Amino acid sequence: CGGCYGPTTHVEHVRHVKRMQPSASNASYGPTRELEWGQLNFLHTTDTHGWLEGHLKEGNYGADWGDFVSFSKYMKQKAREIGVDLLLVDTGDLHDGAGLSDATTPDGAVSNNVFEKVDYDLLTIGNHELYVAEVAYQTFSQFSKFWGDKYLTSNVQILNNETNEWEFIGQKYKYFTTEHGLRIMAFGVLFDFKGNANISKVIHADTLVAQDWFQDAVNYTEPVDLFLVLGHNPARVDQSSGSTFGIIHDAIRKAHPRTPVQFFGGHSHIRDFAVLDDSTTSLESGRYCETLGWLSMSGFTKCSSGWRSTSNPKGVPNPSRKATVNSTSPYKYARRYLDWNRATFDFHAVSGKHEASFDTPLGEETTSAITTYREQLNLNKIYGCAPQSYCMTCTDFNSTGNIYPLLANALATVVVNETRKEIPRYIIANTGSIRFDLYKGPFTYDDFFIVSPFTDVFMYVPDVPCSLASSVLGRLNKAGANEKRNLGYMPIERDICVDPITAPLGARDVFDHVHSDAAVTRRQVVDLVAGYTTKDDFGTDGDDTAHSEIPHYSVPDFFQGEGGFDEGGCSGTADLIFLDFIQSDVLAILGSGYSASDVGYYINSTFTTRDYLPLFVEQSDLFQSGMPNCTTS
Ligand SMILES: O=c1ccn([C@@H]2O[C@H](COP(=O)(O)O)[C@@H](O)[C@H]2O)c(=O)[nH]1
Ligand SMILES: [Zn+2]
Ligand SMILES: [Zn+2]
Repeated sequence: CGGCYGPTTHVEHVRHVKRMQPSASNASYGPTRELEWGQLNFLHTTDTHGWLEGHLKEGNYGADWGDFVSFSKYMKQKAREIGVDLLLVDTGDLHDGAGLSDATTPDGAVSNNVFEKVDYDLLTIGNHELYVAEVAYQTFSQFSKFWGDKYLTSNVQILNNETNEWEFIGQKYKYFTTEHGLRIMAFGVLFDFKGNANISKVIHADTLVAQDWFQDAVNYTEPVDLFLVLGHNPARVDQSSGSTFGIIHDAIRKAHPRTPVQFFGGHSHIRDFAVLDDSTTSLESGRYCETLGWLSMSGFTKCSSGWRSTSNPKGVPNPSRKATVNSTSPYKYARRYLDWNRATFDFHAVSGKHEASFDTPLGEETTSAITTYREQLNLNKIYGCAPQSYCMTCTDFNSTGNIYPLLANALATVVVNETRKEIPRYIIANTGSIRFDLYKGPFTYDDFFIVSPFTDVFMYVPDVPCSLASSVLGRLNKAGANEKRNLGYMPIERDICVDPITAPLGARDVFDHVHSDAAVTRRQVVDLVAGYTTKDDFGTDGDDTAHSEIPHYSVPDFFQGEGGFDEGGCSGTADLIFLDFIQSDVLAILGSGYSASDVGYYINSTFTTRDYLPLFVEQSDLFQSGMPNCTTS
């Protein structure tokens, strides 16, 4: 019906978008190169954050978890047919980012069941499994038990509330032999996370590598053909990444100078592939079910390893690159970042084989289960109509197309304690509390979680002198977020500076283009759909589908709303409101005259970052004027 929406037509529209993904048969868009298959191959997911429905508003990332269930099954069959090993691995962060994972209590109550339909070989834990005690216990008592010895948490423990003993949430390590004879020692290592609920413990990497059990595993009594390290940990090991992979790598290398080590990382939400030495590489596969990572390697021989199949599979391309130019190691590698859509899965599965589809019964059941859960959770319910799209980084931080000015307005409008509403207030939030762009058109219950999924409470210090209160935001941004400083973690900014006026495809156009249902159709005009344009240690050919570049503008660590001021601005005192998540940052800025005893709940203990956007959307003319016939055009 030409883009009109009601509660029912919206759902139909969403399904339609999902199935209308770029067609592999259209040569001008989508993958064009077969995957290189080696002796040992991996499919890697990370930072899925509940996006198991796929991206309902972006066809390019529109496959759902059922599609992945089917595709991964197909790929395992293919590996068997050509006589090689394929391992499916995940590196954590399953919650906080979409309604399917976050609209239940606790988070993950239904999405974990959906996630478990994929036949993973190894998994590890993310920091988002540890912020909230209830979620950490669910991970320990259910998720970890479901996966058994495949769930590796080499440095994460929990206080067992039945025995009152500290226990590893999963297994410390796993030694196993692949179908074709490779003997692998695997670990799962979370970065040195400090924000975990206090019923859990994260053992820092330098302590971990000194522990007896770890040394025993590295110096194992049985032969090891490859060390496999999964980690919720940036793939790239440099001083600014906060990754602890370097420490693990050094510890393994001390005992084994030449044995291959393969890392799979996550957490920084990027596509990346780093070479650590001649026989060590590290892959990171993006975020939010936008990317499926592929890594393949060859070079194992029957005399020097347990390998007992062909040296390179026939009838398919094989990995052809040494890790370093002057490498003397026998190992060759290939890596690829697959866009998460059915056309991509189709291309790498059934295209050219005259088969109707790669769907399996379990995949289709999984898709149906997602639809049912979404209906039960009312995720499709429309609460408002966004008059335009607002992005996090594709336009300048202060521009009208950016999400932060809108949210600053939302904070100012609805974060109000009725008994203090006449008192001027600054409301400060971390920009990291916002997780995704907001799209023009129907704004659903799901979208509340997609944009602002956390349950960070609004705290405040009353009656702060204006001269001090008004300086806090600027000083916070100058100092940077505590969490990042502790980690040495700097967000990895792409080195792009695009002027939206002069860029060949201007920022505004790119944004519309990326976020429009018509994006795929418009490829005839712009040739490529905007998306990832990855540069990594192997160069620029990692993206399975070529994209045009999306402008990227940096954002400060914090933003604020301001309310209750008269024309004269702040004179006298103001309420300084902030999220509990950033309380330590704010107190550090306020200085020695203030402590935690000055801080209270601004509204109450349950009013959180999940609540202010729904209130704003329901109250604001901006979001209500397009209702009930909200359109995206
Ligand atoms: O309660 C919370 C928890 C997290 N954040 C933000 O999320 C990132 C971490 O997310 P990853 O997916 O692990 O990268 C953290 O740095 C905060 O910016 C939050 O705002 N509130
Ligand atoms: Zn994450
Ligand atoms: Zn993370």
